[in-house]
Amino acid sequence: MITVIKNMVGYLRPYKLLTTLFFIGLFLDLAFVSLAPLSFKFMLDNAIVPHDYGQFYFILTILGIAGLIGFSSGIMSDYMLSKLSSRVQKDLRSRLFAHLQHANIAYFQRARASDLLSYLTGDLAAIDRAITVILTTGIQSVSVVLISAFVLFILEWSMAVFVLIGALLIFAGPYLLGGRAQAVNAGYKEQMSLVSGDIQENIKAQRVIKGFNLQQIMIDKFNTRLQAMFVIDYKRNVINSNLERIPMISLLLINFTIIGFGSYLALEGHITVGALVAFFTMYTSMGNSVFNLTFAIPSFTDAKVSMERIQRLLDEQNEANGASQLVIPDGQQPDIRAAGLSFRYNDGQQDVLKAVDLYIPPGTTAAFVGSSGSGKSTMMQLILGFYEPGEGYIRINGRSLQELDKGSLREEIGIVFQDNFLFRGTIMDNIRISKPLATEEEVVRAAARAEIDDFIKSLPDGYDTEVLDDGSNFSGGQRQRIAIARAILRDPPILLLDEATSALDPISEASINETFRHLSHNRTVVTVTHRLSAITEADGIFVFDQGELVESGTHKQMLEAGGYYKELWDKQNGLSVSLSGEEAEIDEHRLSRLPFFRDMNIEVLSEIKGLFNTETFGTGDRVIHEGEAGNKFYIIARGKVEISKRPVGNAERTRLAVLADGDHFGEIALLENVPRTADVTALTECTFLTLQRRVLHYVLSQYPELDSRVRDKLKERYN
Ligand SMILES: Nc1ncnc2c1ncn2[C@@H]1O[C@H](COP(=O)(O)OP(=O)(O)OP(=O)(O)O)[C@@H](O)[C@H]1O
Repeated sequence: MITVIKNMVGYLRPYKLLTTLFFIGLFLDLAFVSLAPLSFKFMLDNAIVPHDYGQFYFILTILGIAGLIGFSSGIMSDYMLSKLSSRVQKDLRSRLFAHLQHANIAYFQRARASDLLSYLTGDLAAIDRAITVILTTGIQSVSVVLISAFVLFILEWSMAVFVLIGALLIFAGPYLLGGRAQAVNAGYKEQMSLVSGDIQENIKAQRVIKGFNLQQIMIDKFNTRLQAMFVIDYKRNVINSNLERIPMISLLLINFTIIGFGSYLALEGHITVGALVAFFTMYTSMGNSVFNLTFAIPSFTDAKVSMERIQRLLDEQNEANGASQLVIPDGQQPDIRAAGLSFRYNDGQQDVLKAVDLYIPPGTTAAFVGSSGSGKSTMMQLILGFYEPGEGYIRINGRSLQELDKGSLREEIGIVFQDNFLFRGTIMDNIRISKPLATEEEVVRAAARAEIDDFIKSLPDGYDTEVLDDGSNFSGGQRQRIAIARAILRDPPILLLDEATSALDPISEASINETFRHLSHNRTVVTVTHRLSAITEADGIFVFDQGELVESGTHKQMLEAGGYYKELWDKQNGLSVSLSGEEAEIDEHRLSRLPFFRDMNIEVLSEIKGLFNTETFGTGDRVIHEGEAGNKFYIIARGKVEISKRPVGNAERTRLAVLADGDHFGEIALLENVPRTADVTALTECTFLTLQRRVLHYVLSQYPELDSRVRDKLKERYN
């Protein structure tokens, strides 16, 4: 209770005048409420018993005037209280939201969105309730109890002692149950945010849920969650009603004692009838107040839990920030250097970047490439200052990121991600968000450079067209171009492109890559991609493998060197996809690099390459189901897939690998009767080249020796 009151005083501190006015109103109101019962004594003893009309009118007038003052003061305090509680709500909400804006990015990965929402809604509402209860029922009841207790002692001390002992009994129950009530309330809030988290996730995942026919699994999972919530909700209701019920029983006991003992004292002539009536009336009003207080106890417990939850969020560390500003003069292009850079996301995790040294000269275009999970995106996030390196440093224009103010760093950067969030609002607002003071002309110019201006102007509402939820009223390519316009509105000296085109269809990809080529003049550009054909012209290519920078140089240099880059290149080279993405081809030389076709006669491979079909899948589509009988082999001509397995008895899938352009899977199906050993799901739009077992074996049957060699090689891989 002390913590709640202490916090509340802190919340009210900025509003001294409002709070003072509130208290003046409140005290005048409750002075009337608590002293009014005394009028019975005066009325009975001074007016009714002696039949004194003068006293009768006098007491009535005083009572009327006091009532009027009390009533108007009550209205004033209500008004002040409404204002105070709304202000406190607004302050807390704004403080929490501002805190979130500066929280470490890792926090958003740990925290559930539903938790954050419940802080800003449910918890603040609980605090609001407690403030209202403390400032009204709380203060009113405590004051009435104190004033009444004082008057009761004056009227008849022996009866007052009974009342006091009873009052202590009233609070004993809530005191003993308090700890448990608090734990149950905290558990309930936790369950509540899990439930809203499930609902949010479910709404977002509807396409996947329907696509994989997961409705029943989702219903069962949700019902299990509801069952856990039901149990804790039931406990919470029981404990809250006990908190209210126990004091009521104590109150009845005191009533009984006072009626008996008081009447005995009056019978014995120790007190007047007026004093007995006044005592009982006063005591009833005090009892009501005590009763009100006990009703307020659950809101205290609730608010205490909410205050602790909110405090945990406010204690969350802000993003680390240096003091010095990065200023890159107009027309200058910065360089980027990393030295001895090591990083891991969590303690206990292996380093995902290991002693990386690299240098990107001013005004050049650099590309980070490597297989999935090799650390390319992590490197990009470190350049953005989203995380602090474990060891080593990154310097931009010679300035270490650790000493820089992150805001000033990001002012100099334009970034385009694979998925760019479009906010609700107009296209104009969405582009302007990166430079709020930009004029309309500047926005239009940026859109023109992102080659989306013509399209926007062709819309009936032009730049005032509303962007629907998540930009769903635009195609992937259009969304991406709006994001590019946003990034270049600042005309940043550094442009970061993180898989910026990999989710797009081949036509959009080609044309956006062209746009990037134009934009890269006079800027330092860093691009992360797994599609090597897009970066052959980069000034420097940095190849990552399992967190290490294993090779760097130009495309030409590294092809000549014949190292890991050449291996990656060979995997993607020899595959082509039509601009529509509907047709793909593979050449016989690329086929000969597949382990089971290795060193096979090139003429036979020319025949086999014609047997491949093209198949396309959308994001989230299941390509292969674990356990089904497979009959096809897949080569990824374009796109990214996840290989996953559902361990027995576990509803959550485990990711085994991510494969992308040039990778292949499912070759075991080229052997007879082998069920699929994992699920394969498309992570982006995918174009595959597929080869049917039947067809392959029909061709190979003409070359018995080759046929058995392929089978042997496949068996070797399977075993
Ligand atoms: N937020 C995170 N928390 C913990 N580990 C992470 C996090 N993000 C990435 N990782 C891990 O760090 C490693 C490098 O990931 P990163 O995303 O940098 O690879 P990448 O080369 O960009 O892969 P992709 O091409 O699939 O995006 C991976 O093993 C990945 O699982």
